[in-house]
Amino acid sequence: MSADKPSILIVGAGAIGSFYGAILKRAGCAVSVVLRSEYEAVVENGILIESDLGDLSYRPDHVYRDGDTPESTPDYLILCVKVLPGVDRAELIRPWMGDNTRIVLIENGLDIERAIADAFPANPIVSCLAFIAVSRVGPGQVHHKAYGRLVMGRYPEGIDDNARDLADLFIEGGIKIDLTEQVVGERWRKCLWNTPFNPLSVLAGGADTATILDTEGGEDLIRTMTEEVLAVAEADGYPMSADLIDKNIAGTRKMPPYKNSMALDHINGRPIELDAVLGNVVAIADQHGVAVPHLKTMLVALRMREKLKAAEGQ
Ligand SMILES: NC(=O)C1=CN([C@@H]2O[C@H](COP(=O)(O)OP(=O)(O)OC[C@H]3O[C@@H](n4cnc5c(N)ncnc54)[C@H](OP(=O)(O)O)[C@@H]3O)[C@@H](O)[C@H]2O)C=CC1
Ligand SMILES: CC(C)(CO)C(=O)C(=O)O
Repeated sequence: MSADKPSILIVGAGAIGSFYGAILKRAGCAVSVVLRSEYEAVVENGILIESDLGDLSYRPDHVYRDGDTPESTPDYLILCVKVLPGVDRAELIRPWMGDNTRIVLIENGLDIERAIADAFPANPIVSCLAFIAVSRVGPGQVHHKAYGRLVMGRYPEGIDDNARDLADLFIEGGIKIDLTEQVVGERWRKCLWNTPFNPLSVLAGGADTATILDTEGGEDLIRTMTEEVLAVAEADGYPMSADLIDKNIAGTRKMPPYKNSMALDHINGRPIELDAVLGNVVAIADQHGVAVPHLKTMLVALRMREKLKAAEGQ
């Protein structure tokens, strides 16, 4: 650890937070974590990470429990909780924020920065998109299966020193980074994949990519829903080439059969990021008067399912 490196606090050190925390630890930063259910396990054993990148396991510099009082505020606060309707992410990070703390979001979905930007107008935001396959396999235990690239930029646009300095640290820790001037456009681009695939995998009971694409009519359904996302993005001012549909399908076929993060949440009985990944896209479609019948059908069906699940849990 080096005194000239920025201090890092990960709020929500699950699969993503633990992994990218390990990368920054490897780059020489002091990395602390805020945990909820896995607090005891991490205090006892640290964070254990199985990865082809080598031994990434580490003991965080401080392990806090949600609700603790911080000893100091961090240079970068990295928020990696799931984006869920019942979770006020701004209130979650408020106790840990200092005047000069930069906020980093490594979370899926569209329009997920706004609530944070409104709550902390004076703190810069670096918004990141993770292209990685990583999951929790036990309390404080993570399996990094593949990939790891981050696309990142200043929110709402541009590239500032906060993004550049953080990118350099991730690169030093061994991760490929693409800095972007248009992070919102990049969110749309990622949603081109996540918005059709993630919710459909849940509707299909936790299906992997091969099952989705190889079932009769599956690829056609994905193509139609991707076209709908493309039309909404264009109406919102983020046009993308229609070639991306073929590219996404071909790229997905090249990967080994893969269960996305929403499929894993479904299988593990956790809440799913339905609004962040699908509901916000449908809401923007409605604002612009773009018809998205397939996306809307999927959204309503999954809302019914979430409602039933909530009623069963009561
Ligand atoms: N996993 C992946 O491969 C990918 C994930 N993503 C995105 O990254 C984001 C994070 O996903 P992922 O890491 O997989 O999710 P996880 O469920 O593994 O991690 C979320 C973590 O947040 C914690 N948390 C929730 N609420 C609180 C709280 N109040 N205080 C402290 N900790 C809290 C959870 O703890 P608890 O156990 O108590 O609930 C959990 O440890 C999501 O937006 C996801 O879509 C993007 C690309 C790939
Ligand atoms: C793109 C992908 C599939 C992995 O990076 C993802 O975002 C997810 O699992 O939700």
